[in-house]
Amino acid sequence: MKQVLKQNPVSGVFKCLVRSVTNVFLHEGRLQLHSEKLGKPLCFYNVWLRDHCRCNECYHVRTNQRLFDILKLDQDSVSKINKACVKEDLLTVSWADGHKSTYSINWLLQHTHQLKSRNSLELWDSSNLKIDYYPYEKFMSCDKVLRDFLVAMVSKGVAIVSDVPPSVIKTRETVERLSPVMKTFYGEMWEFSDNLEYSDTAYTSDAIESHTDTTYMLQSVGIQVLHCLKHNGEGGENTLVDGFNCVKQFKNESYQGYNMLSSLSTPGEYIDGERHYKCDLPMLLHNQENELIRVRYNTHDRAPLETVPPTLIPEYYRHLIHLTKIIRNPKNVYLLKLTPGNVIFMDNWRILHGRLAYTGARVMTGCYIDRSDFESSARFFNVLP
Ligand SMILES: C[N+](C)(C)CCCC[C@H](N)C(=O)O
Ligand SMILES: O=C(O)CCC(=O)C(=O)O
Repeated sequence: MKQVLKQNPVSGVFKCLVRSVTNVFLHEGRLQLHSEKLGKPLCFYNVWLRDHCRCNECYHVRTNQRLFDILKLDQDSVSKINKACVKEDLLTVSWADGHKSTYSINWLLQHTHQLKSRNSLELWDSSNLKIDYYPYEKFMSCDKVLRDFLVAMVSKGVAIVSDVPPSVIKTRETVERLSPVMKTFYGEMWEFSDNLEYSDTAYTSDAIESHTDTTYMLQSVGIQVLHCLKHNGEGGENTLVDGFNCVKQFKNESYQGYNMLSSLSTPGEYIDGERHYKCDLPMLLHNQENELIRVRYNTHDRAPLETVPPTLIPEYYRHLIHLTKIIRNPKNVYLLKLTPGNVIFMDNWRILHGRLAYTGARVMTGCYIDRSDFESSARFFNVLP
């Protein structure tokens, strides 16, 4: 990614909140910040505050690493507060062991679980998906356009950079504006057609049902990038499906099915002459707030089902078929013919993609982006917390 200034606007929400924090109250083992805007006190435990001291003694400001030894929190005096006060955007704490810590209130508001909210996702189906297009020249040169692209990727899971010169190298340059290209056993930038270069139907002209890639890897790749360099034939349209929207429908229709596919593993595998990749994880994965964060769905790449107790197998298949019918429902399937110049980026943890069968010569290039790299780029531009 081209070097850019660290994007670090204080989000508007916290600016007004910061000014509203007026009082601090000490209680046994914790401190409360009162804000008339919030209407409720924000509670910070002493041990948390002490552990998050950002003075030069407790935190290496150059490396952003902690120097404070967590075992010190065992000593009562270390996390006992003698005095605390709020002045403008700063909370100052004087600890019983003599240490002094100063916190930006804006920082505290941004890092307390009490105010955490999930990024707003725009769930879509074929009737309301509007894919945003970002012209190559602007995407490559303007940080605001790049940030807008990231906002679209986080909210919709799909975006296109248009007018990209139809070559592997220019596609790579486009990707590297955002994040490094991820290397897998398919290589870095791939160029594929119906030559069965790899043991996968992507390397044929057959239809491929909507799926997420690399369900056979212990962590599915974060983003899939595709660019059609050439196609002189019929068919080859890509399907796009919002997996998160489909799972929402599935959960509404069958909470039991949602729970089963969120708990029992659906193993994926990739096998060829020299490789056997396999991953035993549930199809639907969640974070600690029980929010859906990843869909691992690929009916083609499923490994032999050894992970479901025999008595649950009939029910498991009923639920898998139920979810598949939702995924294949035309109202959930957005059809798009990729043409040279349009580079599509898809969130492989959320968006399913597939392809209709095609005739003629079709050459695609693309790559994967590691999830951590993508999220780091989005965080760098303050698009993710
Ligand atoms: C993208 N590229 C053409 C390199 C490989 C495609 C592999 C698709 C595989 N069935 C999967 O779902 O991971
Ligand atoms: O050929 C395409 O357009 C997509 C192939 C595919 O599904 C994949 O690469 O995962």
